[in-house]
Amino acid sequence: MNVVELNRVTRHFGAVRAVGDLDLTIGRGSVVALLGPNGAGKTTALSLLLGLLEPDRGSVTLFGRPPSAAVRAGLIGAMPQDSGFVPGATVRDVVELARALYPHPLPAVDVLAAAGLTDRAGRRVDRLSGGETQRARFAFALAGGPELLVLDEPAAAMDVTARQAFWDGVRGYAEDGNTVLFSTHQLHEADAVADRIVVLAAGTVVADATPEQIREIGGGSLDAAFRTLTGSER
Ligand SMILES: Nc1ncnc2c1ncn2[C@@H]1O[C@H](COP(=O)(O)OP(=O)(O)OP(=O)(O)O)[C@@H](O)[C@H]1O
Repeated sequence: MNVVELNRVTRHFGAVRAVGDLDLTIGRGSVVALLGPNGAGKTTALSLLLGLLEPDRGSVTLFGRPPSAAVRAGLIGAMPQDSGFVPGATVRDVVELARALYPHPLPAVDVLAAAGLTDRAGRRVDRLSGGETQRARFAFALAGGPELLVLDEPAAAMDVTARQAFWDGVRGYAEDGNTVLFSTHQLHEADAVADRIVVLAAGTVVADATPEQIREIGGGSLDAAFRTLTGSER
């Protein structure tokens, strides 16, 4: 059974077709990067996948069931863009809240360590730096011990050291048999972390291959491949 199956999924916002006839299949244990220029449909695709948006047409299944059922079963951990926390809660409170929502949570001490927040556990989430906030959101996604992690531009505000630790944690999580899908604008991160890169442009998949295969399209350069595939100048 595939972890993710999107079958010809289309979603409009008024006259704008954000995602059109999107096909995406992801098997267990993969780390998949979703790339695409601004407005390509990455966030919409992830929202459709999580059941936060309904498709106009097409089907979405996670672990062979509708997204809402997979979420209820505690199989999914997500880090959507710009999700907030209750002001005044501490990092530990946030981790405990997530743990309480899932049937098989990870130990809080492991979650805090994986997110690099052990020494910030008692800090209020509304007093964290930008990069620390991202890490707290990752901790929230991870705490339930989900089998699929969906991360929308997860490392955006992290510094170099935090990024390295974060991506090491993500790879380690996948090596335990879990599945990770993340969006990013950092091509080198997709190249270094993902087994597979899916490139979106104007709401459709224009490439779905290994980082090596994508680089070949650009004569060895992922940046050139991205420009060729998406028709964008970056
Ligand atoms: N709620 C909405 N209402 C109207 N249009 C929307 C809405 N959400 C997204 N769109 C439009 O749908 C298209 C895809 O947007 P989406 O946010 O999925 O792109 P993205 O690839 O995540 O972009 P970015 O890299 O800038 O985050 C864009 O044209 C966007 O303006």
